[in-house]
Amino acid sequence: MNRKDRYYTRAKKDNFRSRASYKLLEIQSKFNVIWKTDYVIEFGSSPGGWTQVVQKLTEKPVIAIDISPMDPIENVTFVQGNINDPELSEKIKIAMDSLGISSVSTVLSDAMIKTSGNYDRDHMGSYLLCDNVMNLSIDLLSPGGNVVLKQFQGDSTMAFVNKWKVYFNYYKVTKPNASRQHSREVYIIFKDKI
Ligand SMILES: C[S@@+](CC[C@H](N)C(=O)[O-])C[C@H]1O[C@@H](n2cnc3c(N)ncnc32)[C@H](O)[C@@H]1O
Repeated sequence: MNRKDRYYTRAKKDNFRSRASYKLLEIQSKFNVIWKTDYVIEFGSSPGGWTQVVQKLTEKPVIAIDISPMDPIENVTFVQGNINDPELSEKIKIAMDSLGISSVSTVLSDAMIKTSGNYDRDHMGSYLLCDNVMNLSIDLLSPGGNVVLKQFQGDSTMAFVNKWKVYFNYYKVTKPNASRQHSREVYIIFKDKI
């Protein structure tokens, strides 16, 4: 794997914590998922490349969540927790209460399990993570709200999209140029929650 590709080098130069920042920048320029006054919850945030982008796109505080620790970023409330843990929803509520909000405009998830090399197993692990993100988020999103989430593509990706698209007026499955071409990751965009 060539880690030092052009996005990696660019991220170093632009002071982004990861090359993943460019995927979110690309998604934002095509799909406009975050507006200046939006509250955003971000799952799978560590080390913080997306969080740095979000923090510049919105003037509101951001809630970032990861199973691993993350170095602080200004105006970001970090919650360390596991998406698959039923107790995470309570931690999110506490973070939202501390900001005085009961809903958010955008949910992002770049969360990904540690891949094993077994496509079916990695796809199912990713599917379950995405499903839990949607279960956690659907009640927290305000009408008109947007979701961006990464999934390791596989046989059930379209079933996943079909399951959740009914809550939104728009959906799209996309692969940013900044994604490594050989990678099986895709990003699912749901927009305009009904
Ligand atoms: C590709 S990295 C995210 C990179 C990040 N978007 C960035 O720009 O720096 C995937 C993240 O998902 C997190 N993750 C994996 N499984 C998780 C889980 N069950 N709950 C919360 N976070 C998880 C990992 O710890 C990892 O930090």
